[in-house]
Amino acid sequence: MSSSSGNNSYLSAATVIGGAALGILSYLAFKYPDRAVFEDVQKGIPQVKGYPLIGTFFQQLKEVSRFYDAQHEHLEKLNTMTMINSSILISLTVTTIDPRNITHILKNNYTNYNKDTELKRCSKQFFGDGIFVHDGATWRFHRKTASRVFGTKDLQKCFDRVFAKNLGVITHDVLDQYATNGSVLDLQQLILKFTMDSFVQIGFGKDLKMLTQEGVVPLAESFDTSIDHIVDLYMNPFTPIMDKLHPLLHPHTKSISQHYKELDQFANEVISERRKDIQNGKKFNDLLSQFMDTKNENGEPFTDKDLRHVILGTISAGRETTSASIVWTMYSIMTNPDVEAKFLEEIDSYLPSDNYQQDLDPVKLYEAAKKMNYAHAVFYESMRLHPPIPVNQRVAVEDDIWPDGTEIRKGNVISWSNYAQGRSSKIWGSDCLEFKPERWILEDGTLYKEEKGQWPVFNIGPRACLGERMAIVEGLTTLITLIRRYKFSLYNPDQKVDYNVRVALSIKNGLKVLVSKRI
Ligand code: HEM
Repeated sequence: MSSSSGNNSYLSAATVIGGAALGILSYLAFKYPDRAVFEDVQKGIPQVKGYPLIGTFFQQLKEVSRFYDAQHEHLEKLNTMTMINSSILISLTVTTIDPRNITHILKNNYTNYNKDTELKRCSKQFFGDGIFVHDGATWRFHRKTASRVFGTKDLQKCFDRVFAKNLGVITHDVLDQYATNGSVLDLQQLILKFTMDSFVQIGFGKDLKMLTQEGVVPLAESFDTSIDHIVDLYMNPFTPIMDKLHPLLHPHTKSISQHYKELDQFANEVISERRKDIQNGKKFNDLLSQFMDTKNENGEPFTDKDLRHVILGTISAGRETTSASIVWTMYSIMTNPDVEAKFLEEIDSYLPSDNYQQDLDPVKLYEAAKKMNYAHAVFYESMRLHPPIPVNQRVAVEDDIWPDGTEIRKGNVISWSNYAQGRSSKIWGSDCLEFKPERWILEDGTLYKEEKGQWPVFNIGPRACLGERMAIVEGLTTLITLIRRYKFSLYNPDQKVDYNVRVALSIKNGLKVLVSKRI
C-alpha cells in the first residue's frame, strides 16, 4: 500500500515538473520562434529565419563549406544590404554590405569597432600582440612603427629586388620546364611558393628556395596549418577536442603544437643568426632589420618573441592575400579569352617586343605596370568577385546607429562581406556576376574610383592595408610577366573551381593548368 502511494506521488511530481518544463519550453519557443533562446529581436534588421530556440545553428553548420555564397544568398533572399543571424553557440552577427555602413565602421566611427576578443584568443599563438589583433594605444603604436618601416625607400627597393629575382626563377627554373615537358602544374601551389619565398626573403633576408622544390614544403605546411587552425578554433567549437584526439586519430601526421614548434624554431634560428651577423658588422635593409632598429612602446628594443610575431604576421598578411589575388586573376584570364587578348594588346603597346621570351628589365616592367589601366582593371575586377579577404568583422564597443538606420548594440559582432558585396546587383548593377574589367575604366580612359566603402578589399580608413601599393605592383608585374611569356589553360576545362573557407580565399584542391610558351 505505502509503496504504491509513494509511486503515485513520484509520478504526480514528475508530471508536474514535466508539465512545467514543457510549459516553459513552449513559452520560450513562442517568444523565440526563429532565433536563439534569450536573444532579443533587434528592430529593423532583417533576420535569417531559424528554428525556435536554436536559431540558425544547423543551417550554419550545413553552410560552413560555402559560407560566403550562403551569406550572399541570404542577403539576396531577404532583399537587404544588412541582416542578422542568430544561433545558439555562435555569436549573434549583424552582417552588412552597405557602403555607407562600411565607411562608418571602418572610418567615421572606427574607434567604436574593435577586433573580436574571441578571434584574438584563437590567433594569440600566431599573431601574439602584433598589429593585426590589437586596438587602441597598442595598435596605434604598432601602426606607427609599421607605417614608418613600410614607408622606407630601402624596404621598397628590397621588395622590388626580391620580386624581380623570383620572377626570374619562376620563369626560367620552373615554368620553362613545364612548358617544355607538357606536364600538369598546380598554379596555386607554385604562386604560394613564389609569395612565400619572396615574403620570407623580404622579412628575414633568407632564401628558402621553395620555388624550385617539388611538392609540399614542410615549413609552408606548418604555416598553412597554423593559419587554418585559427579559423577552425574560431568557427568550430569542437576543435580543442579534435586537437587532443589528434595523436589517436592521425598518429602519423604532425599535431598543431608540432607545427607551431616548427615555426618557432625557424623564426628563432633566423633571429639568432641575424643577431650574430649584426655583431659581426653586417648591414641589412629588410623588414627584420627595420624592426630590430625600432623600440617598443616602453622605449625598449623588440624582444625575440615580439619580432617573431611581427615577422610571421607580416609574411602571412602578404603571402596568402597576394597569392590569392594573382591565382584568381589568372583563373579569370584563362576563362575569358577576350580579356586575355586585350591584356596582351596592352602589354604589347607598353612593352613592345617581338620576342615574348625576352626577359623584362624590372625597372621598365614596374614603370609600365603602373600605367597599364586595362591590367589594373582586370586585377580589380578579379578581386571584386574573388576578394582575397572575403569577410571581416569587429565587435561594437558601445551602442551605435548606422547610416542605414540599423541599431547596433554594445557587444554585437558586426561583419562586412567583401565577397557578397562584390556580387550584389544593388551595388554593381545587373551584370554584377559577369567578369567585365571595362566597368573599371571610365569613358575618358581613366580608372574608376569606387565610392568609399564600395570596394573595401584592402580596408579603408585608419586600418587600411599597409601593403596595398606593394601588393598591386607585385601582383601586376607577376601577371604581366606570366601572361606575356606563356599561354595558360585549365587542365580540365570543365573543372568546377571552388574555394576554401579560410582567412584568405584560396582555391579548393588547387588550380591545375597546362603551360606553353607564346612563341
Ligand atoms: C592582395 C593583397 C592584399 C590584400 C587584399 C590585403 C588586405 C588587407 C585587409 C582587408 C586588411 C585589414 C584587416 C583588418 O583590419 O581586419 C589588411 C591589413 C594589413 N595588411 Fe594587407 N592585404 C594585402 C597584402 C598585404 C601585403 C603585401 C602586406 C605587407 C607585406 C600587407 C600588410 C598589412 C598590414 C600590416 C595590415 C594591418 C593594418 C592595421 O591593422 O593597421 N598586406 N590587409
